[in-house]
Amino acid sequence: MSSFKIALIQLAAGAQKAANLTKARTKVLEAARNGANLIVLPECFNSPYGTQHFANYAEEFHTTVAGGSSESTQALSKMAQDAQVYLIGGSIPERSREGALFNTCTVWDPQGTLVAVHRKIHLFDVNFPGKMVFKESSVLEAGREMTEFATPWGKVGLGICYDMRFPELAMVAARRGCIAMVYPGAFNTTTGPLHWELLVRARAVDNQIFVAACSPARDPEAGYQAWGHSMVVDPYARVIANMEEGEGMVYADVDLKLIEEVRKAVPVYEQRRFDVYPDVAR
Ligand SMILES: NC(=O)CC(=O)C(=O)O
Repeated sequence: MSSFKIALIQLAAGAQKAANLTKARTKVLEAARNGANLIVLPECFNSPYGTQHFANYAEEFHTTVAGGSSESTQALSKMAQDAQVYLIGGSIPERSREGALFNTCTVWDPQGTLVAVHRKIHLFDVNFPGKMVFKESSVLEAGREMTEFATPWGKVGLGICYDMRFPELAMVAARRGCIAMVYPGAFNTTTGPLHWELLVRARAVDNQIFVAACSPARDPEAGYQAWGHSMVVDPYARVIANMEEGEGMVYADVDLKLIEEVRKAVPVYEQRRFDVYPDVAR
């Protein structure tokens, strides 16, 4: 199968978890009716985003239980099954059995089975004096593993938001054969205009793969002002679908022939000089 349709759902999450889950379900079913095969929700789609919120919204779930074992994972499993799609469930605050908190993405197949779990590896600790300070590591633990999952179209790699800033993750995933990287991500009105599109396109051009980044919508009342601008970029680093900051959805046809085409035209995969920079060799 050489193409599929991806949908990014840009939602604003409010304080009510149940309402956030209902809204996500409505949009996932709508995207599926419109022909999407792989649907992506944003980072922290079931809760507001912020260090003060993670513990209140965190859920413990078992990664081996088909159908999900917590409120949000059960809802995600059912969404995927009812919509008959692959569903990348943005991220949710997770509490491990030992009590540690993680920012975690779950992925569901069309049978509603959990096929991947990615815990955000690089925590968002930044300091823009006078503008914004954020320290996810004050409450969250960092994930320790790269994550990819199989689809009928090829392997897809996962990262969450700040993970996008680390080219190594996408580079290794692409070298392992991933056709796309997907990042649920909540940049903000300080870092978004500076780096969001630049990073999405950079990960695509470096690796000659598709890259999709799915943001929460901006809620003017929220403590954290999400950047929005969810987008899909092709292996030439062309933006093939994008939106502004409000709630909505974008679709893109992912034509896998483009990967082969760009790799023939610009064969960097065969031209790398690991003899010159052995530090980054396989
Ligand atoms: N919220 C994040 O994890 C990352 C972010 O906003 C940024 O890198 O900028």
